[in-house]
Amino acid sequence: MTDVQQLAVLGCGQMGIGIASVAAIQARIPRIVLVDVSAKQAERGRASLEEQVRKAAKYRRIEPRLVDSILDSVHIVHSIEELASAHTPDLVIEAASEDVDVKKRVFHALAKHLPLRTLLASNTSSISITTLARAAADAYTDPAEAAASAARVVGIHFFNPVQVMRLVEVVRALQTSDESVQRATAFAVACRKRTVLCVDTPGFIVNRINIVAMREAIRMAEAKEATYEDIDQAMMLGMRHPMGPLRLADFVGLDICLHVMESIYEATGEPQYAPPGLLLRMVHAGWLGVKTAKGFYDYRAKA
Ligand SMILES: NC(=O)c1ccc[n+]([C@@H]2O[C@H](COP(=O)([O-])OP(=O)(O)OC[C@H]3O[C@@H](n4cnc5c(N)ncnc54)[C@H](O)[C@@H]3O)[C@@H](O)[C@H]2O)c1
Repeated sequence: MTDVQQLAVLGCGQMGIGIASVAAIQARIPRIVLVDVSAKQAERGRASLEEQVRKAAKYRRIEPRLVDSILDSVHIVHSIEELASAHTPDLVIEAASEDVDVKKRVFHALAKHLPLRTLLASNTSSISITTLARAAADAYTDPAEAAASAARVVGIHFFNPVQVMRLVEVVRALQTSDESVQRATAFAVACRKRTVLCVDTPGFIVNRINIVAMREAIRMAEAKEATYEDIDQAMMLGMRHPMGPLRLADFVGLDICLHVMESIYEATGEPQYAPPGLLLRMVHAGWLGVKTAKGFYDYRAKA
């Protein structure tokens, strides 16, 4: 059972709002605080969360009479200082932009302003949890407090779209305590997710393995060894993947795929993660997949 009565989600993008939705609808966390530096993003996030809650009521995943109380339990703040002065979250899940300097600053500030019992989690796909735990430690001068602050940092990696994907990777940094792993796991289970546990290794489990297949698919396409369609069909029908690797890359965003590949390559030095030239050129051209209506496939007709 989760001990989380108050959850703060920092970053109201697609992932942050997805996480807030499952926390509200599946885990029924009594108080949810949305934190975003952008007032526009926070309001857009609240509207999207409301839509998810109303949809859940419509399809009877929650009782319709609960809609108002769930929506009333959602609060918005625009800074960590405001969060700490008005609320007492048991867990903060950071889902801010994928930028190591932003995240280090966030973890330092969270650690400084929130009591040591507050679990601090990141939803990052590629940034080291160990580095973020270090930022949380650096908020304290006393060595015992610094160690305790680092020990409460953990990775809780949801997948996109959060409402649909069943997996959560719980990621343990070198400094993370057993208790933090248990609390993170219990929260994810309350959100009705299946959890897997790994140490803080580049790409965690899913991206580490999947990015190799994606890279091979792009290399084959670049060498014109098979068409895009045949590469995707082969993996769908031969491996029972719901989507082929090239179309999946379009959906994830080619810039994100490139970023993940580069970060795993940089961390491991292993050539199987080196980004293929075709991927680099497509990103330079601004062909980022579904979000720009052009990637390996053309989405302009549907845009
Ligand atoms: N998009 C995906 O498919 C996916 C999947 C799994 C994990 N992730 C990870 O989830 C995180 C968020 O991804 P996203 O796609 O939702 O990002 P996004 O860029 O859509 O949203 C990020 C949000 O964070 C806000 N933000 C930025 N700096 C902030 C700060 N200092 N304080 C408060 N808010 C801040 C921005 O205003 C924005 O609303 C990233 O770490 C990403 O790696 C993304």
